[in-house]
Order: sequence, then C-alpha cells, then structure tokens
Amino acid sequence: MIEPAQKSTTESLLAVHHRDRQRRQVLLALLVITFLGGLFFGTLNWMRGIVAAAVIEFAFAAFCVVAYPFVRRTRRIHVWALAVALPWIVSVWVVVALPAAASSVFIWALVLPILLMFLLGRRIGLGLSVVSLLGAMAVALHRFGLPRNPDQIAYTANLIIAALAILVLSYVYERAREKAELDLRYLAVTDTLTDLPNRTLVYENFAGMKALALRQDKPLSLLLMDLDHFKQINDQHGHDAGDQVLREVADLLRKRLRRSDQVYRMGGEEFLVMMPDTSLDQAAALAENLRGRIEALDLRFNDQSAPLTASIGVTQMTAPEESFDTLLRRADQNMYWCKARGRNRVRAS
Ligand SMILES: Nc1nc2c(ncn2[C@@H]2O[C@H](COP(=O)(O)OP(=O)(O)OP(=O)(O)O)[C@@H](O)[C@H]2O)c(=O)[nH]1
Repeated sequence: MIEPAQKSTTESLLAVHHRDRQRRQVLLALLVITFLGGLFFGTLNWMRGIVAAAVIEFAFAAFCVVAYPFVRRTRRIHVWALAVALPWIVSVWVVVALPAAASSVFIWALVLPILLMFLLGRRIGLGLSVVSLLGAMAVALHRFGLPRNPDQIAYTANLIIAALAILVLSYVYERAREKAELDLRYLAVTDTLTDLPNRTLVYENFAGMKALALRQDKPLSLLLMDLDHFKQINDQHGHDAGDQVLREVADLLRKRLRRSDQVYRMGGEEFLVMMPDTSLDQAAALAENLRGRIEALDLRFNDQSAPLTASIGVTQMTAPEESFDTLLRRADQNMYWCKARGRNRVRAS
C-alpha cells in the first residue's frame, strides 16, 4: 500500500479542487433559483399586500444578482456558501413566522437539508440542517400552536417524518458521494499495478516541496531510476512476471525510503523519487544503496533466475529558479549516461 502521508497529500490536493468546483456549481444554480423564486414570490406577496415578505424576497433576489459574479470567481467558496445558506435559513424562519403567509410555506424548510448538505458538506450540513429544521419547527409551533385535531396531527406528522427522511437520505447520499469521489480521484492519481502515485500530481507536489526547501533553506534532491533490460524479463518470463518485478521494486522503494520522500511510477519501468532535506551526496548514497538492493533481489520465475539491475540518475536543485523539468532533464541525462556505460550504476550531478 501507498504510504498514508503520501496518499493523503495526493488526495487532499485534488479533493479540494473538485469539491470546490462542485459546490460552486450548486451555489450558482441556487443563486439563479433563489433569484427567480425571490422575484416571483416577491411580486405575489406584494400584490397580496404582504409587504414584509415581499421586501425580504426582493432583497434576496437582489443579493443573488450581486453575489453571482463573485461566486463565479471566488476561491473562498465556503464563505460564499455560508453567506447564501444562512440568509436562506433565516428567510425560511421569517416566512414561516409571518401571520399572512400560508402554512404550506413550511415545505421550504424541507429544502434546507439538501441545500446545506450539498453546499457545506455532510458534517457542517448536518449540524446546520438540524438547527434550521428545529428552528423552523419552533417558529411554526409558536405561530400555529400544537396540532389539535387528527387532521392537523396527521399534517404535522407528515411534515416531520418527511423532514427526517430528507435529512437522513441527503446525509447518506452525500457520504456515499464523497466516498465514491475520493475513490475515483485516488484511482486517477495512482498506478494500480504498484499502488504508487502516477505522474499526475508530480508537478504540483514538486512545487510544494520546492517552496518548503527554499523557505527552510534545505537541499532538495531527485532521482530517476530505470530498470535495465526490463524487456527481456517480459520476453523470457512473461508479462505477469514483469508486473511482479515492478511490484517488488515498488515495495522495495516504499520500505527503504523515508516517509517524507515521495515515490512515483513515471511510466513503464521508470520510477522517480523526490527527497526533501537531502543533499546530492546523500541522494547519491541512497541511490547506490537502492541499486545494490535491486541487484540483490533474488527473483525467480519457474525455477529460472531473473537477474535485475537498475540505472539511476541523481540531481539536486541548485538555484531557486530551477523548475521540475530542469531537474528531471538533468536526472534523465545522468540516467542515460549510466545506460550508455553498461547500466547497473548511479550518476549524480
Ligand atoms: N510487465 C510489464 N511490462 C511493462 C510495463 N510497462 C512497460 N513495460 C515494458 O517494459 C519494457 C521496456 O523496454 P525498453 O524501453 O526497451 O527498456 P529496457 O528493456 O529496460 O532496456 P534499457 O532501459 O535500455 O535497459 C517494454 O517491453 C514494455 O512493454 C508494465 O506495466 N508491465
């Protein structure tokens, strides 16, 4: 399995990106619905003479128009989600409390759990849903009193049970959706053969490591490892054997490296390791150690031994302006230098 620390970095970067994009879409849709609803009910209530409700509804519609361009651009989507959700909750309470409003307006309270769960996630969404539903019930109780006849009891019971059902269902749905999304994202950034991260996030993670190295004034090194004559293993022992070799190498790297290091399968039989707080000499020593361990792997398929070696290019960031591509190119050149000189060696520069 992939190291937990590495897995969570990988997941969280993408998770935030996707979660925000989804919430932004829900929020924009909600602004449009609220704007149209505000105009419609504002006009209706104005004509019915319920001025207080009409003013709230027109104000909310105006707020949506102002908020829309900000929500499209903002990076603080959770702040805007709260800025829209809280007035929604209060408006529902106010509308339920208004003496002139029909008792059916309580139905709007049932929208709240779905809206809050989708906008704010299941934890905050659940907490706010419970508060907003209890609030709406308290207001309704204050306005209408306890249900007295069987019709009223049935009506109230229906509303409460429906509210509970929507609350539970939206929570369960949101939890399942979050999990499915995490699984999908994990698969998208992971090489399923070795369980190592693939190259998808390599640039983003390098940027984070580089920033930290510069801030802490620590060295940052990188190594690129390519297995030698790997094609022969596939050709002589079959593709499954080749796959097994790749898994063994991935295991070896995971076990040997520090948790702060990051290992990627860049493709084929090529692996990349990023090592924070590691100088060129230290990285070269580590690469030499890895080379020796790979050479010492006693791989056998159908009683035939399958010797394995690797060529490793090592480099260190030497200036703040050096990009990931620059380092990778240098490590790649070092690795090819090893290949050209008979393989099974390390070169650092
Ligand atoms: N089994 C298996 N083989 C793979 C996988 N990915 C790439 N390969 C094989 O790895 C081999 C790489 O071959 P080459 O690029 O010629 O490299 P090499 O044989 O290691 O030779 P040198 O790098 O020059 O030492 C190819 O045969 C690919 O099919 C994989 O996921 N599983």
